[in-house]
Amino acid sequence: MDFAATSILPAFQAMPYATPAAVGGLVFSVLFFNKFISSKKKGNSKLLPVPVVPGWPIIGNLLQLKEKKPHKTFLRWAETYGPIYSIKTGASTVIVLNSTEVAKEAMVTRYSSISTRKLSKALKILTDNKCMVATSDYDDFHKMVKRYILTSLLGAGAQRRHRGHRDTLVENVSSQLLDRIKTHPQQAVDFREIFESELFGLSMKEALGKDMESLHVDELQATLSREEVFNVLVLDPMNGAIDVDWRDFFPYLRWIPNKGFEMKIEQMNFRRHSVMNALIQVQKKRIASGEEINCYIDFLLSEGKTTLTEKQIGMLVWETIIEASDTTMFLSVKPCNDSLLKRQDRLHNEIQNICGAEKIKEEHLPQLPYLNAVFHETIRKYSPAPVIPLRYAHEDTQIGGYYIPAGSEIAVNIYGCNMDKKVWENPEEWTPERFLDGKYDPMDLHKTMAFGAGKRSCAGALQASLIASATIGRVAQEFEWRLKDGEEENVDIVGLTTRKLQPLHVINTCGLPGACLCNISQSLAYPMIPPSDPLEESHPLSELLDAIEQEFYGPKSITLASRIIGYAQTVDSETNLLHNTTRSFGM
Ligand code: HEM
Repeated sequence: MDFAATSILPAFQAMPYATPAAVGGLVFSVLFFNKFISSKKKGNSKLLPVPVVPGWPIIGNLLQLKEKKPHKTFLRWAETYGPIYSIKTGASTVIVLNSTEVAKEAMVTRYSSISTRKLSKALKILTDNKCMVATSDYDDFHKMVKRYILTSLLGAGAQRRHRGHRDTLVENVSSQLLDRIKTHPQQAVDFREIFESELFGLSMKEALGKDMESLHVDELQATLSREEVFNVLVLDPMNGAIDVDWRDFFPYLRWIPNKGFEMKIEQMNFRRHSVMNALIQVQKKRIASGEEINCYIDFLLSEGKTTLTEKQIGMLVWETIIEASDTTMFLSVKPCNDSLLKRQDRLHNEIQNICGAEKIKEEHLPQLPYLNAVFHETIRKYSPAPVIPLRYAHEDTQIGGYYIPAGSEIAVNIYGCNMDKKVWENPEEWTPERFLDGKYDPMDLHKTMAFGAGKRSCAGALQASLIASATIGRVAQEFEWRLKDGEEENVDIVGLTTRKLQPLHVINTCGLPGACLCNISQSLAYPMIPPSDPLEESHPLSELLDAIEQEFYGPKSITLASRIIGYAQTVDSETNLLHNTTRSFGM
C-alpha cells in the first residue's frame, strides 16, 4: 500500500456487533446525533445536496458495503446516482467521488477545505496519530517531512542516487526466477513471493542503508529473523490497518469497551516500535563508527536533529519501509493478466528491438512506449489503492456543483475514476494500446488517477514506475508466462492491496547473454511447457554456437555449449524441446 492509500477499504467491510446493552444507548445517541447534525445543516448553502444512496436507519449503508470490494459497489452506485453521491457508514456521512472530474476538483481546486485526514482508531494508533507523510494533515509538519522524503529518497535526484538498489532488485528477481525454474521445473512460480522479499530488501537499504539477516530486539528479548522483521514491520501493521473497531462507525458509543481490539493493536504497535528502535540503534552505532551511507535514516538523523523527535524519526523511516514494500507489489498481479499473456510477444519484441542482446536498463525505458503503456494500463485497471484514504471537509465547501457540509468525509474512488466509461473506452478491458494514440505524454506519471492528484499525490510515483517498468521489462524479456491449464485470471483484493490469487507458470525465454546456457538446460528440464516458437527448419545449429562464442562466452564456453546443444538435438527428436532454445538467442 501506501499505508494510507488503501486503508479505507476494510473500514467498509467490518460490521459492528453491538451488545444488547449497547443498543438502547445507541438508539438514544443516534437520535441525539442526527438532531445535532440536522440543526447544523440549517441555514447553509443554497447549492443542492448530493444525491443520497438509500440505506438503513442507524447503520446506513454499512450492510451493502460488507462485500470485499467496496470500490466496485461504489462504481455500481455511480451508474444510478451519478459520479458524486453520499452514503452513511453508521453515524458518518461519506461523500463518494467516482469520476476524474469531481475527484480532481476535490483534490486540487477545493483542497484547502478538505486537506485533513479522517483515520480509524487502528490507524490513529499505528500511525502514531498521523505522524507520517501520507497520513498527516496538510500543515507545517507535512510540508517539512514531505520535503525530507523527496530530498533524500523519492525525488528525481534521490532516485538517481538510489539507482543501484533498483538494479540489484531487478537482477535478483530474474536470477531467483531462473533458480526456481531450474530447481522446480514442474511447479508454478509465485512471483509475489520473490518480488515481496526483494522489495523489502530495497526498502531496508533505502531507509537504513543495509538489508539484514536477523535482528536482536532488546525490548522483545528476542532475535528475529528477516522474515519475522518483515512481519512485524509490514504484514502485521497492514492487517492491523484493516482491523476495524466498530466504534469507528458509532463514535458516540466509544464508552463501550472493546478491549480485545485495543490490546491487539497496541501490542502490534509496541512490537513495531521495538523493532524500529533496534534497527535505528544499529544504524546509530554504524554512523558513530564513521560509516555513513546515503540513506534516509542518516539524512533524518542529521537534517532532522533539531526538528524531529527520535520517535518521529522512527515513524518516518518505518513509513518508507511499509510504503516501498507494499504498493509496488501491484506488479505481482501483472503477469496473471490474461490479456498480457496474449500480448507478451509484442512486449518481448519491442524490448528485443531496442535492447538487442543487452539486458534491459532504466535508460531504455523512454524508448519503450509499449512497456510504458503496459505499466499505466496495469495501474489503471488494477489500482493498488482503489480508494484513497478518507479525507475530511473541515469547512463547508462544494464539489461538482453540490453542497458539501463541514464534517463530511470524502472518499475518492480511484477505481471508479479509472473505470469511468466517459473517459475510458471499454474500461473493463486491459488494453495498453489505449495509451499509444498520441494523446498522452509518455513521461507523464499521471495518465490515470492511480497515484492520486494535487498536493497529496503519490510521492513514490517515480520509484514505483521505475521499479515496476524495469521489472516487467526484464521479466518479459527473459520469461514467458502462462497460467496452468484450467486456471483463469483471478485478481482479487486480499488484505490491503490488489493481489493475484493463483501463482503462475513461467518459462524462461531469455534473450540475454548470461542466461542462455542455463536457459537451454532449463528447456530440457521443463518438459511440461510446450515450445513457444517453432524452430525454423533452416536454422543451423552452428549459428547458435557462433552466437554463443562471439557475443557472450568466448571460445572456452563452446565445448559446454556444443555438449548442451548436442544433447538438445537428441532429445528434440522425441519431445521437440529444442524449440525453446531458439528464443534464447532472440532469433
Ligand atoms: C504503484 C504504486 C503506488 C501507487 C498506485 C500509489 C498510490 C498513492 C496514492 C493514491 C496516494 C494518496 C494520494 C492522496 O491521498 O491523495 C499516495 C500517497 C503517497 N505515496 Fe504512493 N503509491 C505507490 C507507491 C508508493 C511508493 C513506492 C512510495 C514510497 C516508497 C509511496 C509513497 C507515498 C507517499 C509518501 C504518499 C503521501 C504523499 C502526500 O501525502 O503528500 N507510494 N500514493
